[in-house]
Amino acid sequence: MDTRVVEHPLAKSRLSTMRDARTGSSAFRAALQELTLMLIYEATREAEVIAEPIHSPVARTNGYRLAHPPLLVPVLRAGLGMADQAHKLIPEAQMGFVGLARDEETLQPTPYLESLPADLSDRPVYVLDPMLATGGSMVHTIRLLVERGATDVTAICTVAAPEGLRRLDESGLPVRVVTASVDDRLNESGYIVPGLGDAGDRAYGAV
Ligand SMILES: O=P(O)(O)OC[C@H]1O[C@H](OP(=O)(O)OP(=O)(O)O)[C@H](O)[C@@H]1O
Ligand SMILES: O=c1cc[nH]c(=O)[nH]1
Ligand SMILES: [Mg+2]
Repeated sequence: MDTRVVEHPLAKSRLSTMRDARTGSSAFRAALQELTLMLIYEATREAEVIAEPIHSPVARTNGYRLAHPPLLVPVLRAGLGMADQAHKLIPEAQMGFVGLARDEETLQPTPYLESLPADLSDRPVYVLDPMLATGGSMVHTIRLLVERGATDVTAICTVAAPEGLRRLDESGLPVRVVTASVDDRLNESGYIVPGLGDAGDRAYGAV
């Protein structure tokens, strides 16, 4: 599985702000947005473009636009913190939504929202979720996409655990990962170590 770790100094700086337990909700959301910008920028680096003639005030030249605007799919709640920034960078993208809550005992994702286009064939999909821990939530989401014909899925995560990456790889699903860090491991409660805690709670408050 293709896994790209964005090692840029500014990405490291924003991720450090998110990891820091002293960072409050507002600053956490701001850092998540800024890091999302960098992750999307890297994720689209090789995206196919269509050239079309345009006129600058000085001369005729080529303009470019994305050949295949993606579907963006934030996984609620935490992925919502990435959605607006990703949409600003790719305004021509469409957005779908998946809502999942991980059971704290079993670590299994419980679905509560699914709002996706029926046909995703020939359309790249970017799944937005800050945390890839056991990988259960991401596998669940990508299965929903593949059922609708998706063959080109990118998981955009701020932090990934080796266990989640292994699970995604072994799933055989058509996915690549763009992340700012592959952390050390999961702890006995299924949290990423060192991680940043519960991303949804840090961005929006505990539920
Ligand atoms: O890889 P996994 O083990 O499935 O864990 C990762 C999931 O856990 C978090 O969501 P959570 O269930 O806490 O929901 P929330 O965003 O509403 O807090 C996170 O945003 C992922 O969706
Ligand atoms: O460390 C973790 C693991 C799952 N979900 C989170 O928000 N954080
Ligand atoms: Mg949470």
